[in-house]
Amino acid sequence: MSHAWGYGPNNGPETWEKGFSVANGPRQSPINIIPNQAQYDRSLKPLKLKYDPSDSSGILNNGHSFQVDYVDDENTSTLTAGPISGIYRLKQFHFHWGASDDRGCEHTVNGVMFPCELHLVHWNTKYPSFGEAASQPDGLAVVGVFLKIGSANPRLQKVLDALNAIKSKGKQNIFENFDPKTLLPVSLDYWTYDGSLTTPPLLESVTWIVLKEPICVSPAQMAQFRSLLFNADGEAPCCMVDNYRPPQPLKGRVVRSSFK
Ligand SMILES: COc1ccc([C@H]2OC(=S)NC2=O)c(OC)c1
Ligand SMILES: [Zn+2]
Repeated sequence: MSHAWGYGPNNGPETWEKGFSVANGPRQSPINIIPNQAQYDRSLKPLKLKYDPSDSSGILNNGHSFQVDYVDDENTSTLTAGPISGIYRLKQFHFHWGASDDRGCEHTVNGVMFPCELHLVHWNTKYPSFGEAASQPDGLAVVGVFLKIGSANPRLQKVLDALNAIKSKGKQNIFENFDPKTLLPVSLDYWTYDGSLTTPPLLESVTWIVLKEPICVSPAQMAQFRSLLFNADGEAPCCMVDNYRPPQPLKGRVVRSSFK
């Protein structure tokens, strides 16, 4: 019986190609971003993010990360402009983080790793659902935000305090009235490139929008991320850490920047 995919020595990113051949595809994510090699594109528009806090519905430990889910039946929480055309709806946001502060993000910048990376996942409303969109080359748009060690970030606290109730895989709770815009940095300058989901099925359907400016997180707050478990209740405890895929080959792709 094949192991389900994960981040351990026997089922981690280096093994995913066994079940998902697209792991070696032409537009895999994440990547190492080299700012000096990014091409400034003056046609790139500023991002337009319009989120309705009342769309937030729940928080779930999915066994790989935790996610905050949004009701996506209408165009009330959307991403438009930037590098995309049309209207993309917010589906969920989640994070990737390390066992220590020297690693944990997925994208890197000049090879530098951050302790954590936030992903806000949106789907193109030209398709009927997230599932349909996820199989299309222009189906998804993910905004990536780096977290760097600094002072405690009060805007993270409501999310982090909710983790106590979803410690193990499969646990979920109501999580209402949360505005993900509060998690964004002041500057919305970004890099953009064509990529993929960073976990199986690694679908090559993501327009990546990685913000240049990180937000802050304190060491104590990082400890709260690391208090989660990969396992379900009753299984051997395994700390949820290092749930990140390392950078993948660029394979000729161009990274564009919205800023000089
Ligand atoms: C809403 O459904 C999602 C969201 C994210 C992923 C992964 O891709 C990226 S990006 N981060 C991940 O953890 C996903 O993979 C199947 C499905
Ligand atoms: Zn992610």
